[in-house]
Amino acid sequence: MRTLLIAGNWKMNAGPTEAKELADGMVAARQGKDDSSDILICPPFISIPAVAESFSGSHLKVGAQNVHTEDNGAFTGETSTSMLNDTGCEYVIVGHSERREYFHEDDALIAQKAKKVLTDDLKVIVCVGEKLEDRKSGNHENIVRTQVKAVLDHVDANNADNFVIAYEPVWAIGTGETATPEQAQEMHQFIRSLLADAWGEDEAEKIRILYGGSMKPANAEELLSQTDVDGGLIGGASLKAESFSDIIDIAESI
Ligand SMILES: O=C[C@H](O)COP(=O)(O)O
Repeated sequence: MRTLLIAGNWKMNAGPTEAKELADGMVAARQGKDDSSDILICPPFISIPAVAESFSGSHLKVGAQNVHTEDNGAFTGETSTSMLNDTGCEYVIVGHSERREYFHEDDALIAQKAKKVLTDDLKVIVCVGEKLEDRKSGNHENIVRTQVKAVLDHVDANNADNFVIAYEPVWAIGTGETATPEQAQEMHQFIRSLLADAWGEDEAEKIRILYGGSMKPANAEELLSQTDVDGGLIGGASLKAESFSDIIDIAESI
């Protein structure tokens, strides 16, 4: 049985002051609840310490939205895994479609980032997902296969415990349009088959595959009930303590 992971990606929202207030609200919302799911928030880099301070002593975890592949050096504007380890981060998202699209990150770079995260004892959430035209042309599995295999070619099976995939169809991100539960299950099952091909059935069964793309309290139950949907990577609905907490309640009831 895989532990569900409910992860919030705040993207470029909430500076330290706002982040602290929002994180305090989440701690208050989960206080006294005996959550069995893993709960994670990935704020902007600059707000990670504020969120970590707020979460200390609670069961909520903090992560990052991106990372560089080197430890340190002349890389203006970048942040390394050792810096993230110093702030109490446990997870790092890599390969989000917004990084692929706006920052031109390709599969090779994303694979390098994933490897670096795992090497430095952090957990990685690798994002994959097709664009609308790929879905319409029926090419969605080929796109996702290429994205997943690019990373698996560089990561060993013994990292399975620290390896998470997020399937985020690009056409569902921030659009209000969600994959149907059937579409999500079909793709998650396909991704698990790719993991099994690379690492064997036993390891593939351990790996959490999150769904992301307009997940909210109104649709969380039908998505999270799918056999191969092991949590959510939530953007907009993670920017309010109440809606994020409502999704956690739904996860806990499944
Ligand atoms: O990382 C999160 C995803 O991009 C989903 O964002 P969204 O829930 O606002 O659609």
